[in-house]
Amino acid sequence: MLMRTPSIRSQDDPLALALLPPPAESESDRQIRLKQEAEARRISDRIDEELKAERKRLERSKDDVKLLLLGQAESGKSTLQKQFQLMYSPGSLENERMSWRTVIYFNVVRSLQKILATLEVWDDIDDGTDSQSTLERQELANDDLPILGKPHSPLQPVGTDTSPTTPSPTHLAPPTPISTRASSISELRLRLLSLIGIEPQLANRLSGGVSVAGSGKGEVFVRSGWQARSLLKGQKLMGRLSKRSDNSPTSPSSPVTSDPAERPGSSMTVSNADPLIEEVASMLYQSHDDIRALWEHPVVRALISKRKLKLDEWSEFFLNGIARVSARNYMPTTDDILHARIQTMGVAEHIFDVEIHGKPVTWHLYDVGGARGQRHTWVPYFDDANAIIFVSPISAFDQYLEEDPRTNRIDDSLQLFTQICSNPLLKSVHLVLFLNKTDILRKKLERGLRVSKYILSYGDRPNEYEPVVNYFRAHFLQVHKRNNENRRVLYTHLTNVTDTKATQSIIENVRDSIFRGYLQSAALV
Ligand SMILES: Nc1nc2c(ncn2[C@@H]2O[C@H](COP(=O)(O)OP(=O)(O)OP(=O)(O)O)[C@@H](O)[C@H]2O)c(=O)[nH]1
Ligand SMILES: [Mg+2]
Repeated sequence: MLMRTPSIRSQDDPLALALLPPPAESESDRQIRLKQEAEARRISDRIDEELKAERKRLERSKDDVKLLLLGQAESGKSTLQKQFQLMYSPGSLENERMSWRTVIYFNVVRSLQKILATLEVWDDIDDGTDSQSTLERQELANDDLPILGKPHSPLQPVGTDTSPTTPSPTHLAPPTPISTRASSISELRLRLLSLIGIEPQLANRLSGGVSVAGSGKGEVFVRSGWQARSLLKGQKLMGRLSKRSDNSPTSPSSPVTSDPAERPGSSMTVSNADPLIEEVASMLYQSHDDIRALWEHPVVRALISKRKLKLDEWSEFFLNGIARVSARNYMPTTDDILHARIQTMGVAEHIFDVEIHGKPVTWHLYDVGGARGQRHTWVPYFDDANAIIFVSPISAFDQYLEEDPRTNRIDDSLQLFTQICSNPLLKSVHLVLFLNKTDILRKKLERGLRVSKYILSYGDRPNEYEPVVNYFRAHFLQVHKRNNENRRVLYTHLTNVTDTKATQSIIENVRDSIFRGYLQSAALV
């Protein structure tokens, strides 16, 4: 029978029990234990001090500018935040550069997974021993069909809508020359199996094991500070990241490190990085030819052209650049970082010092998760916000919400904008509207995608860039007009936030207009 040791501490308190010295402790063990406890106390006190100092530093002063980036998922808020970071804290983006590999590799692996899953739906290519699938055979037989992009066969856009489609392989466009078919899809699929199989681990690394219910289908979310998880062994770099973190003030002039060991892309940072990411990098390097063969495979091209395979813009971007992305010692370019896609979870705060008439003013930028299940997290930030940039992707007229496939994205964006304009907490906030993804809108219209097919009210207006943009802009302006008791101005910009030069000039413009309001309210002029 177990006897309880009598003690003045509560025997029910597991912590108290754990802290008790072991029974029959020798003098030398006791000395070691006391030393360890003293050291643990010292570290704990130091962390407390650092946390206290950090909290003090992060305390929002009433003179700071608080800017919210709002809008639905995939509208471009985090991409815009990266542009702010590039402009006002380029050093911090340098420090994160290496960690973006995790997101980009994840984007590539997910894209491959989606291609193979779509192919599987279309044809059971693993069925039987024949290395050539039914789809491939049918497609080979269709050599008399017009070539992609040639007259009489308008090149269809890479599909992004979620409306159901019926497989119709007989209508598939023809293959590129037979000489380019190094392998059948079933062979490629088999060889890419282990790379695809690593997706859950990559997802786990990014999300830190947190899964989010009710916000999209199996999406992976990240909280601010996720970068540190991608650099588990990069102690030096990780130290710098966790100290700075996404929530810490960053100086606009923070220098890019001069220590070659810490420079992004140096052998030291690479060798110190997460073994999982290094393994994926090596798998990608070895699979590079297979990925390219799959991406360029005539059946895949045909499915894309017929909008049976619907890939996101970032999938296209990274698969087109697969030679670069899968190269040894790959280090993401700034353009890669701007195109990388990972959903934001909750609200991530970023702090920048922005000069105004020679005086630094602290800006708090709040980048929110835009999926429906994330929107409740915005409200606590409404109270003392000075300005909002509402981002709406006007290219999304043919897309539906991931979290609600019956709702058209433009519709959702207009509804959300109505809620923002009419919210009493936000009635005095400086309002800026970014009609974003104009580059994608242009491409969709050039490829012949008809707006009226998805937005019935568009009717028989010309299916061209200017009239389409004017139509959408008019709807947003109307929402604003109907919900504008305070007669505030709405500043509108047509944007492609992956275009650094154009976006930075718009940011300067927005900054100046926000400052004018800020100066008036702070009675500084
Ligand atoms: N071509 C193009 N791509 C864009 C543009 N804006 C954003 N993207 C891409 O769209 C994807 C989604 O952008 P994010 O900035 O992650 O979207 P978000 O609004 O932060 O989404 P949530 O965090 O889910 O709310 C990324 O791959 C971006 O690179 C744009 O103007 N043009
Ligand atoms: Mg985001």
